[in-house]
Amino acid sequence: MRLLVRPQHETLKNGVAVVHEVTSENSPLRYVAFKVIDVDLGATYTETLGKQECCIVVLTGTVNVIVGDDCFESIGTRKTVFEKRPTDSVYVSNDQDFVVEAIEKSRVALCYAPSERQKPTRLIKASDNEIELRGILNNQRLVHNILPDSSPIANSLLVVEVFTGSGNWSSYPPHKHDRDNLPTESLLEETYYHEMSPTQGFVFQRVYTDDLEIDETMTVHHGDVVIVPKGYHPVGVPDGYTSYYLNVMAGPTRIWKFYNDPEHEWILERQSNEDGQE
Ligand SMILES: O=C(O)C[C@@H](O)[C@H](O)C(=O)CO
Repeated sequence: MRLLVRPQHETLKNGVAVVHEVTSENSPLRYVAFKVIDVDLGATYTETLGKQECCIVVLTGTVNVIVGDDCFESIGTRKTVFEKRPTDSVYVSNDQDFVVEAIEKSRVALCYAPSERQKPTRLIKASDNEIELRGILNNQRLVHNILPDSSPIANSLLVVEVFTGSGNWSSYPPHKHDRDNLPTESLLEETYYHEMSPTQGFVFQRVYTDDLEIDETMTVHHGDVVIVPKGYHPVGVPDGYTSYYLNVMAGPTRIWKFYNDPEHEWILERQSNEDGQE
């Protein structure tokens, strides 16, 4: 199964390039689809949604987003994701058209999930992101919740940004969400869009199931996407580098209820002192 996707740079039209396009046609995913586009100053990207909702995340740069009569001007907050401040996003419901117009060179993520029932278009401002520090010891990470399951904005989509510092692990201890078995576990597919600082860095991501039918350990570079159709999916960051990833999740029920690998759950029982060290 092809779980690691390298970035491409396919020109769609003058000033617009597609860096990633993960769909149900080219991946094992049924619920999540994902695109990354680069849009040059003054260029526009237009899309008509079918039975999918979309969260437009301005990874870097500044854009206008037009959805019907709504125009969200000058959104986007950072030159690089490693400024570690939240960014602006726009939620667009199914069967709508949208336009992204760049006011400076911008990289934009388009996160999709199935949706039949129309919801209002919403600007999700950077200041609306819930910021969370998770973990202790070498399991610390910073999370920006763009569309958590507590948000009523979307029908199926969940979107989150995660920063993991040098020598730390995230999505760890390994957890999975691949059984539609609530309240114990929810079924959510997931994509990871990765960036590294500095850009020559790499991280390791393992995707594995209990029966090891899937057991892949990938060397992930700046700009790669990892697809998680099922299984546990921890990320390890080498010393000296910082990792960023954007997660998109969706499934039959919009609840993030994960199940930790019982072999490694003991990690959570450790204590730390005030410095976060053992
Ligand atoms: O807490 C983390 O380290 C991030 C992960 O939870 C990540 O968003 C994910 O795997 C979601 O299932």
